[in-house]
Amino acid sequence: MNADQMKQIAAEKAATYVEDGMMLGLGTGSTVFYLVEAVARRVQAEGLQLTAVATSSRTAKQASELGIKMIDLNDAPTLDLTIDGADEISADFQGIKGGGGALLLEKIVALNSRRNLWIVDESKIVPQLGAFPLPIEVIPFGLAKLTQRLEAEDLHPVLRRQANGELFLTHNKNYILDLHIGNIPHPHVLGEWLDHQTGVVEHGLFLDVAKTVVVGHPAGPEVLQAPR
Ligand SMILES: O=C(CO)[C@H](O)[C@H](O)COP(=O)(O)O
Repeated sequence: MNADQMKQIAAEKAATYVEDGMMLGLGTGSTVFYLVEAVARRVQAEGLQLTAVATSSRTAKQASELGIKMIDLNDAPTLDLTIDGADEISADFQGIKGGGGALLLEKIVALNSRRNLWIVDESKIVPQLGAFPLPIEVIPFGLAKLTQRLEAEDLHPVLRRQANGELFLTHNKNYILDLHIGNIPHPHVLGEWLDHQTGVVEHGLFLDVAKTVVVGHPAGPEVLQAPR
């Protein structure tokens, strides 16, 4: 079974956490694509009344085309549940996100949600974060100076480009630097340091955010619950 099929298994299971009347947050990525399909099927079949906020125009378009009512975060009350993918999750439920470049909107939506659930294939569960390059969203002004500061800290920044060689631009027209760190033994320390670097808009360390993770395995979904 390939990773995509495991993503679908996790997404189908996560869709069962959606309840009638919920205000949902919808993440971004290939796993969320399957989730939106599964939620939309439940809306059709069961007549669920849902309202949702999306973390990217891609997800917003897919969800509204499938009949899910989408609104702007500014018009939404606190979200009941946000379901999103992740790039790496450690055993203590800390995560790296932003592989798709939507980390800023994803973090804003996550932090405005009572509950966060992540959906991943089994390859994303790791003993320690950091093998996946940590994305940070940075403003273009002063990029070379910020890059030097990150290099001096041995964080190995690489400016993200699209497949055609053009610079990758985020929703807010910022750049992404991917930090090739290798391992992050103390994610809270690194997260706090990055929080204080002027020019860094947001980083992809999502710490103490998700309490539930649904992992797709060939044998079926596994639900991991963080201790309270
Ligand atoms: O953080 C993200 C986008 O910014 C995604 O959730 C993450 O990259 C996982 O993507 P996929 O489900 O395609 O593997």
